[in-house]
Order: sequence, then C-alpha cells, then structure tokens
Amino acid sequence: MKKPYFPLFVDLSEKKVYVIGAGTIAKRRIRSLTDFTDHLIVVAPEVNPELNGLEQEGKITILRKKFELQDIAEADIVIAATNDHSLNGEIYDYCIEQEILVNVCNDKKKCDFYFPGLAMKDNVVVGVTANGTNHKMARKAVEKIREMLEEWL
Ligand SMILES: C[C@@]1(CC(=O)O)c2cc3[nH]c(cc4nc(cc5[nH]c(cc(n2)[C@H]1CCC(=O)O)[C@@](C)(CC(=O)O)[C@@H]5CCC(=O)O)C(CC(=O)O)=C4CCC(=O)O)c(CCC(=O)O)c3CC(=O)O
Ligand SMILES: NC(=O)C1=CN([C@@H]2O[C@H](COP(=O)(O)OP(=O)(O)OC[C@H]3O[C@@H](n4cnc5c(N)ncnc54)[C@H](O)[C@@H]3O)[C@@H](O)[C@H]2O)C=CC1
Repeated sequence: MKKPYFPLFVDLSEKKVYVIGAGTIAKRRIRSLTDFTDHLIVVAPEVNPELNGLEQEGKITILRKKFELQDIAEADIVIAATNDHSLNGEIYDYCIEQEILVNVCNDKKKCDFYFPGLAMKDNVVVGVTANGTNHKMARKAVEKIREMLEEWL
C-alpha cells in the first residue's frame, strides 16, 4: 500500500509560489495561501473578482494572461488549477523535469504534495489530508478540528 504523505510545515514567506488559474478552486487555495506568504503569483486570463481585493492589498500579484511555461521558470512551488486538464498536465511535466514542487488539482496522481484542509487558531496550525482518498472526509475532519480549537484555545 502507498505510504501516506508527510505533513511538512514549510516557510513559504520567501518561496516563489505560483497558482495557475484563478477560478473557483484556485480562489479557495489562494485565499488559504495568503495567510502564509505575501509573494504569491497568479497567472490566468479570467480572474474571480474576489481576488481583486487581495491584489489591491498587495497580497498577490496577478498576471492576466494565458499561461506560458516561461512564467514559472523561477518558481519553487506550482499549483495547476486551470479548467484545461491537458494544460495542467503540461505544467506537471515541466515541473517534474525542472524539479519544481507541483500540485495538479484535477489529478491526485500528479501531486508532489496535497493541498490540505486548514484549521488555525493563534499559533496552532492544523493541516488535514485523507491522502487523496476522500476530500469530503478531510473537510469534515477540518470542521471538527476548527470547532475544537475554538472551544479549547
Ligand atoms: C488529492 C487532492 C489533490 C489536491 O488537489 O491537492 C484533491 C483532489 C481532488 N479533489 C476533487 C474535487 C473536490 N475537492 C473538494 C475539496 C477539497 N479538496 C481538497 C484537497 C484535495 N483534493 C487533495 C487531497 C484530498 C484528500 O485529502 O483526500 C481540500 C482538502 C483542500 C482544498 O482544496 O482547499 C478541500 C476540502 C477541505 C475544505 O473544503 O476545506 C471539493 C469540494 C469543494 O470544492 O467544495 C471537490 C468538488 C466536489 C466533488 O467532486 O465532490 C477532485 C475531482 C476534480 C474533478 O472533478 O476534476 C480531485 C482530483 C482527484 O481526486 O484526482
Ligand atoms: N482539487 C479540488 O479540490 C478540485 C478540483 N477541481 C478541478 O479544478 C479545475 C478548475 O476548476 P474551477 O476552479 O471550478 O474552474 P473555473 O472555470 O472556475 O476556473 C478556471 C480558471 O482557469 C483559467 N485558465 C483557463 N485556461 C487557462 C490558460 N491557458 N492559462 C491560464 N489560466 C487558464 C481561467 O482563466 C480560470 O481562471 C478543474 O480542472 C476541476 O476538474 C474541481 C473541484 C475541486
């Protein structure tokens, strides 16, 4: 059986993190990531309006264009979250070749890391995964943990 993924807590503040796509899924992940870094770069021609606020606050940089591989030449970590699955696959192949950590949101087999459900209170940060087997269960666990942290801390 495949081993579970290890929960590594990483300093993202100086890492170059790129999110490709700015729709429903990307938006949720971008919002989560802005608690951990102010150096987030988003590449997409169509941008969910909620992200304009984060851009105005200086928390993210948005490149409003179709993605090209050269956009991520300097990246440390890439999240491919466009609705074009073949493009997400090309991003994956490039990142593997360049040894850039990559997460493809439509294919759990193309994830060096999984995006966790997050619960945070003060300095306590909890990241939850069901190892790609059950995102609904991950969500339920996160909701319970959030309640528990609210009561406890
Ligand atoms: C493997 C993983 C890889 C990764 O992406 O990192 C992955 C993969 C996939 N998710 C899919 C679908 C959905 N995932 C969600 C929700 C969440 N998904 C999250 C994580 C992960 N999702 C990674 C680890 C999963 C694990 O722990 O087992 C959470 C924890 C974090 C977050 O995303 O913020 C968050 C819950 C917590 C929260 O909400 O707080 C919803 C619900 C919604 O969006 O409201 C739907 C749509 C509704 C539905 O389909 O039921 C599809 C099919 C895509 C398609 O149809 O193309 C794939 C592809 C595949 O499984 O191969
Ligand atoms: N892992 C997860 O939790 C989930 C993953 N998905 C998958 O996530 C993907 C995205 O879904 P949504 O966010 O709902 O889509 P959406 O339609 O809301 O957004 C798509 C985004 O991709 C961008 N895009 C399209 N072509 C592009 C290009 N050439 N260059 C740069 N950006 C481009 C668009 O501009 C838009 O911002 C789908 O592939 C879906 O299968 C869906 C649900 C949950």
